[in-house]
Amino acid sequence: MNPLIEARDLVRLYPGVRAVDGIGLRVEPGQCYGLLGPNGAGKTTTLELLEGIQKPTSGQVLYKGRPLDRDYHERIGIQFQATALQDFQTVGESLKMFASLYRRTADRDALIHICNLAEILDRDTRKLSGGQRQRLLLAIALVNDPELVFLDEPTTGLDPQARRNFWGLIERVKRRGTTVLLTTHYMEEAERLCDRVAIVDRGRVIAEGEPSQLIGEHFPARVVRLPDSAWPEDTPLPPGAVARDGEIELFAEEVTATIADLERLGADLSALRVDIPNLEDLFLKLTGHALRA
Ligand SMILES: Nc1ncnc2c1ncn2[C@@H]1O[C@H](COP(=O)(O)OP(=O)(O)OP(=O)(O)O)[C@@H](O)[C@H]1O
Repeated sequence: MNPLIEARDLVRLYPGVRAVDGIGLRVEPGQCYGLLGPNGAGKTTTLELLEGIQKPTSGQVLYKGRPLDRDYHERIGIQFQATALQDFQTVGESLKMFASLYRRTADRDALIHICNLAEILDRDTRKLSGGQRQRLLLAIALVNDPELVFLDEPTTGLDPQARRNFWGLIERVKRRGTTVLLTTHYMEEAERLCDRVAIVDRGRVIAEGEPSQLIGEHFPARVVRLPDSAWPEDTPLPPGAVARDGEIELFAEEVTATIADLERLGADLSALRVDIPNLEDLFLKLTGHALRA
């Protein structure tokens, strides 16, 4: 079966920058697929190539096995990182205006329900909170009842509560069978929402698969963490240990043996934690640098 959308060896060059450097990916119908990577990794550029907004320097994008055609924009929805909303319009008027741009439109009441807009329909779009604005932008992306919706960093800038609420909306969209392709630099977001992820760094996919499978493949180990202050002064860190964000981290295949080693080296174990690695740990392992700059 053809994937819904496929990228083949995409390259996009800007003067002096290989923003996208040979990206290939396949997204099956109904999947939520995430491009995960730090700022500047090439996620937005990749998304714009898949959206047909930009042309690749080389490589190809196929939708249902065929090159993008003039009807493509009717079948997809896009939530940009920043969308200008018309001044002096309410949420309801804004939805109506965007709906008028398409031949096919989603059921308005269903859209209002999915995106939790009922209570803010009459509100001026300039008066919206960050979370309300993102909900409206999601509704605008869904206004033509697309088969595939692109969400570019949909929760960046939202507070943790608004971010979690927004995840709930994306899950509703998934349950309706809409295919979702999103970019994020929040590994927690990717782990919660995405059936598959491509981890992108410097314009390339450095790992791809189901989040839990990727973590299992790369980490037969657990992560042991200690606060910096628990480490004895003047004692070098053991091989493989890294200091970051005020903590010392070690990957341990044999947790008990590692803890015994740490005790022997004089570490204070009272605040020791043993964590299951996540996508952020995977990114650090694969690239040597942290996901969040
Ligand atoms: N129009 C442009 N002209 C020149 N360079 C660009 C242009 N757009 C992006 N770049 C560069 O291409 C690289 C990839 O940028 P891109 O925006 O795709 O990354 P990103 O992973 O989406 O990051 P962010 O989360 O910050 O948007 C960066 O080095 C960026 O500076």
